[in-house]
Amino acid sequence: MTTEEEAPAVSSAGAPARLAARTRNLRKVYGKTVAVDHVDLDVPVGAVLGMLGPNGSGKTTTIRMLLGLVLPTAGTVELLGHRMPDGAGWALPEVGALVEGPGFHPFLSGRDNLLRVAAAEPRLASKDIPRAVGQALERVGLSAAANRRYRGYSLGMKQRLGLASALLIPRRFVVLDEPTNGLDPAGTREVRAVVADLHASGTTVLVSSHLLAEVEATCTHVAVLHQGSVVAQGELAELLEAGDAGVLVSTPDVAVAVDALRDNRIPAREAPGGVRVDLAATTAPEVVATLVGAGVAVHEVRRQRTGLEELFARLTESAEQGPRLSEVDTFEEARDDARR
Ligand SMILES: Nc1ncnc2c1ncn2[C@@H]1O[C@H](COP(=O)(O)OP(=O)(O)OP(=O)(O)O)[C@@H](O)[C@H]1O
Repeated sequence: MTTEEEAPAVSSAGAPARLAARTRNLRKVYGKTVAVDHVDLDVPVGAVLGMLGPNGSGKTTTIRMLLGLVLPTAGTVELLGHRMPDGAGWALPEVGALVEGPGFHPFLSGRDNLLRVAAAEPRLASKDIPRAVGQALERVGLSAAANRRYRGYSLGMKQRLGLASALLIPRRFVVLDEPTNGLDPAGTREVRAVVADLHASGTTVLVSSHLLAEVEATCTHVAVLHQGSVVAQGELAELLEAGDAGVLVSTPDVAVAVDALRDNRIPAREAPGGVRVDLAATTAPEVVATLVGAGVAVHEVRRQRTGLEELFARLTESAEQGPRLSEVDTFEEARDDARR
């Protein structure tokens, strides 16, 4: 019989050990809908990776394929070094997951539902179950409502229970699909704290969200999905820095300034506080010279951190208008392309 020590890992031939999950050329087609297309996703060990994308961009489908809940139409998935879905028996005990629509029993209380989940958890000894359940409920702020029927739970309470089931025992990898969906601001803060705790304890986390601020606040890495494809991925700080190529010009002559810059093929637009100028194809001195040459009064020129929000909008817009950014593997390449 195969023992746990002999688990067939693909690390040597496949995913480097520094990746908790890796997909290559991943594709899922439902009828005529291409839900996920050519997704090459790398989740580094120890990262909190935010999978960011608008509704319908393929986040849930990608997560379901990662966990072996849905079979890919094409491509490969490696989870903790094991090829999925064949390696599910090895990988999944190390993975806690909150995915859409966890199958809780409507007539059982939150606590009883969790006790059932815990009883099916091979790594939890029977004697440890009540304590583990109590701690998980406490951690997600559900202790007070633990004995109420699941049927009467609000969406936020259901989300909390799903999160609790992902946290029953320590895991190497935790996957959370839209964990703040339906939560109030306090609940959102609690989820952030849970993610921060997991990160501090060395757990790799993959969290999906369509909320940019959420990802910016909690993640070390980001993968941006758009229409089923990854349009950018990498370290959050790098992505933010890459989006930093812009200045804000303070001027009373906003409309004249925008026209003058655009006449000189410099991308510019009105923004709160003045005119926002994209420096991808120009420099700040050139911007100032152009404006002064056009008789525009320039009061101040400030470098502007773009923020993930602007980056996200820019990337998804360029994916729509395109050369397809999804055809590059990393944001580095996308950025280089943009500079050419
Ligand atoms: N079981 C299914 N049958 C048919 N189409 C599906 C199925 N699951 C997903 N899709 C389609 O695939 C696309 C991607 O959906 P998916 O749920 O993965 O996106 P998402 O980014 O998670 O969206 P949301 O943020 O709304 O949950 C959508 O067009 C969706 O309608």
